[in-house]
Amino acid sequence: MSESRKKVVVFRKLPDDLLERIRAQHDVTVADPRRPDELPRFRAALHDAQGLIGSSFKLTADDLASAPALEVVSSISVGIDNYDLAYLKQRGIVLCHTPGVLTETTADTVFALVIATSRRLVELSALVREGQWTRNIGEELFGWDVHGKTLGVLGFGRIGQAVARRAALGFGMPVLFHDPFDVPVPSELAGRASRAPFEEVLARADIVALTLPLAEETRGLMDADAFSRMKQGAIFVNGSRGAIVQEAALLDALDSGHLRAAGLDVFAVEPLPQDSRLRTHPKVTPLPHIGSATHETRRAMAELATDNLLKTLAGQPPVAAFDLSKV
Ligand SMILES: NC(=O)C1=CN([C@@H]2O[C@H](COP(=O)(O)OP(=O)(O)OC[C@H]3O[C@@H](n4cnc5c(N)ncnc54)[C@H](OP(=O)(O)O)[C@@H]3O)[C@@H](O)[C@H]2O)C=CC1
Ligand SMILES: O=CC(=O)O
Repeated sequence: MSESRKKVVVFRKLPDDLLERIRAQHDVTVADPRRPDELPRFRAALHDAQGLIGSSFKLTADDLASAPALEVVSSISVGIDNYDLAYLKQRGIVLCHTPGVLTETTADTVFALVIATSRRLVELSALVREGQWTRNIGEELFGWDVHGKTLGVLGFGRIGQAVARRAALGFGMPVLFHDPFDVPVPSELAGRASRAPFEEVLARADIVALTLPLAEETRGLMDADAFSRMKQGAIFVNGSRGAIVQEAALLDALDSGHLRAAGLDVFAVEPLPQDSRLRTHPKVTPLPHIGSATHETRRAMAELATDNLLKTLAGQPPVAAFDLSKV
């Protein structure tokens, strides 16, 4: 066996051919820590692992501490909120992720929620399915135009800009965005998108879309005060992370009639607990965290994560490492 073979733990399902690519170079343990029956094998495999590849599992500093030989964590996601960044930085472990390849698909999902909530698509489709379409619908079931409304984008990164392009270029929506980073307005959005302070985006937008990362500064950012600053009758859409939203405050804003509707792809606890009111609330369109969930995009993410893992283990620069120097 070659000296250069390393130990890799795959903690999320990978396509067979990509698993074989990794197996051709390294010794692989496949174990899904979200399954109680596989958790002990996952934890045992960490002890001599040099590489980890997977997603949707919170890797704590304790988990990482039990992997003294770890060189790289390759996340099959762009979001890196499941990892203890300070600890990874301190240990010099490379953190890789999958920016870019999921941008357009996730923006499609966010925009689908904009349309679904405004035009009440899920609710009205259910009415047909349930056999209640017995006469023309009345105005109590009418929707709200999307075209021409002002879209607020919180987090004007890759996905935020892709959502803004759909809104401005496809639906004639003026876009207001907030981002702490001094992102220039892309040329195709010149005259159609403008930067504004957080409070102004909330106060002026008809529809607010959340597309920023979960970090200590953004946790709970959308609280009762933020929702109260939104326009009466506005719509809130979240395509980033549930913990950025104080869900009880969102429910209050929906119950009081202050907000018209919410479209949510992500929740503070996932899968959404059965007793969560967000699951059945008539004004909420909930999705099971499907932002990037198409065959093409999930494949591209798995390929990029595999490339990142193999390159790093080979001592080469990965395609996409998260810059831990910012932490
Ligand atoms: N629903 C889903 O399935 C998916 C969800 N996501 C989520 O979307 C997030 C965004 O992804 P992506 O667009 O690729 O990431 P980017 O880093 O390109 O964009 C995020 C932007 O938000 C900015 N930002 C950070 N903090 C704030 C703040 N307090 N207020 C406003 N803007 C802020 C960032 O600025 P700076 O760079 O200065 O920090 C950055 O410009 C991911 O982190 C992930 O959590 C992603 C894919 C799929
Ligand atoms: O939520 C998905 C991601 O890629 O981040």
